[in-house]
Amino acid sequence: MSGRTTAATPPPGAAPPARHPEAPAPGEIIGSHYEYCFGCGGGVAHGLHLQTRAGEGVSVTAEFQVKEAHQGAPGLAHGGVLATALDETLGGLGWLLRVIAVTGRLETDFVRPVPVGAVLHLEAEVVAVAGRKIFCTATGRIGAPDGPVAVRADALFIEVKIDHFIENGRKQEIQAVLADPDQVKVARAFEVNP
Ligand SMILES: CCCCCCCCCC(=O)SCCNC(=O)CCNC(=O)[C@H](O)C(C)(C)COP(=O)(O)OP(=O)(O)OC[C@H]1O[C@@H](n2cnc3c(N)ncnc32)[C@H](O)[C@@H]1OP(=O)(O)O
Repeated sequence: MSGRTTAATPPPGAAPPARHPEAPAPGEIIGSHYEYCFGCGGGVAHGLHLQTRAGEGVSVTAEFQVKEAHQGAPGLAHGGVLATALDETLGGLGWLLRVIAVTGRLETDFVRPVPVGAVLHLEAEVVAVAGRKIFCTATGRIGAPDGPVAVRADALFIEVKIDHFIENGRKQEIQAVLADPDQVKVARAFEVNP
């Protein structure tokens, strides 16, 4: 946590997070949740292709190599792309809690520039849970898991049901996903294992 008091700071009485008994084991790769996700999908040519791994407790790690397509200033990663890397890593925490959750708030600090070609080592953890609200934090370090901090975030994720996507997503993509038995199986498993 950054120490600031904001909407992404847990209120008094928020509970410590509990790792779900069926969470992926520490070190296990958490596969992409959607082929066309800009953060993790293999079907997006200039996407981030983040591969997230379960950590200890309620935490995950991930790596992101900055490519030419991710530039803002010449030779440097775009801040919005770095925020996406943080957001996607934080999104992986749902697999540890075994809930479906979306970003409500993402407060990002950009600490140092990240050059093209650098590998950003990301880690995220849940700090506390209060009802549907999941308070979490993430850090991205350059070059190594203990490298210099380049970006960090405090975030509030909100638990949702699958209907959130079915009701709000464009119909053609929703229909394609609902026609894929593997995708439906994964999503329903989250709903019947609160
Ligand atoms: C299959 C797995 C998919 C995983 C995808 C991971 C991808 C990476 C993560 C993402 O980028 S997700 C995409 C970006 N996020 C969104 O598109 C979310 C858009 N926002 C919404 O859909 C709704 O605003 C939201 C579902 C977040 C909340 O609406 P709800 O009507 O369900 O909740 P409500 O407004 O009743 O708020 C519930 C609580 O959360 C609080 N809250 C909601 N949004 C907040 C916010 N933005 N900031 C602070 N607090 C917020 C709200 O005050 C309240 O607190 P209390 O219970 O204490 O009263």
